[in-house]
Amino acid sequence: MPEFIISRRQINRLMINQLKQLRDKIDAIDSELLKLMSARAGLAREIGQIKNGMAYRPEREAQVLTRLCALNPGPLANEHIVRLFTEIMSLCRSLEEPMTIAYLGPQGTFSEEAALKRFGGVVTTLACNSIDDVFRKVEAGVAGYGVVPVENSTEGAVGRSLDLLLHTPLKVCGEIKLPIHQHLLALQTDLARIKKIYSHPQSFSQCHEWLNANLPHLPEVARINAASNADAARLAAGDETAAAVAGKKAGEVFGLTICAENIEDDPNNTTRFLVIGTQEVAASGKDKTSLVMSVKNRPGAIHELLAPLAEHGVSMSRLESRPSRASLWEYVFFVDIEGHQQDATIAKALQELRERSAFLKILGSYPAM
Ligand SMILES: C=C(O[C@@H]1C=C(C(=O)O)C=C[C@H]1O)C(=O)O
Repeated sequence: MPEFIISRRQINRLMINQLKQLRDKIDAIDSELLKLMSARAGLAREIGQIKNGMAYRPEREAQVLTRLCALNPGPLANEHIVRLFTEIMSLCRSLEEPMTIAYLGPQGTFSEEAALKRFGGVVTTLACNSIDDVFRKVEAGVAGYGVVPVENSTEGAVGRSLDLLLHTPLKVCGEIKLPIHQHLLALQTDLARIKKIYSHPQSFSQCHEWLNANLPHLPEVARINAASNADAARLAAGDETAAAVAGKKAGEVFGLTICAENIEDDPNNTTRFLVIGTQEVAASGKDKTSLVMSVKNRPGAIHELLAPLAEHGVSMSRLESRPSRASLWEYVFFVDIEGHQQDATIAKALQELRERSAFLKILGSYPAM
């Protein structure tokens, strides 16, 4: 049998040829993508002229993403398709109208990450120094939309956001669920040298067990509260013996190294954010409605109040009570239901709720994401 001996140089040449053929194919596809993308952008601009105002349509963007995920042939995961097309829509939207998004800053917070996750990178972001300030900026029209945290899977409700929602004329236009990963960040990686840790109180409690187990030489007093995770990272960047518990982005902004990754006690730790704006969002086909209401304080009141939801077969995905602040031991209830306020059944259930409650405010209907 004849023997074929292929030299290393021949193998290299074969590989180079194969690479070139594949790269030529990618180039051809990129040319097509460029043409298609430009055509898409042109159409978006035309749509912008017809719509005249309010470029951002959350219900339409949700439908675009849902449709593409259902069509996705792989190998890209749906999560990647969502990221890719969120950026494409962000670019197309920017041709219609530039957008400013206010978020709870400073730069590097999870709120910023949530804002970019929903709006893509082609927006101007405006870091605010409090949740109040995010509301104020949107109410004053300085920003078109705002992004505020509303609840965390480990820590529960963000009270300030709920209190502000009660009084604002703004609408809830969307929700963003962001998996929260906390890291121990410092200028150096020797844990024994760390004398103090900065973080936001919420983040400290999300990593309580990890900190106790892995930094036993540090008493709890060495945990110093910061205004935000990003602020904690800023403080740790000024001190070799300090560390911060914060997200990756905050560490990058302030030049910190990751000493330990994913130190949150619950690996499914997730924060839910709300998008607030002046827009009444149309139905997408898979929506949620948020409302807040109160009842007179008497036995069985809350049960009676919620009965219309059960009678109309409306699912409630969240019920949160907050002191009303109007009088002692009076509460307001924040309720999320499945469906859009314009759906016939939801409208009927809401009407009955309104009749039974002392106060009811619909915060908004928006795509369930
Ligand atoms: C093109 C539109 O405007 C915006 C951009 C979208 C897109 O790029 O697909 C979708 C919805 C809007 O936020 C539209 O309203 O259809």
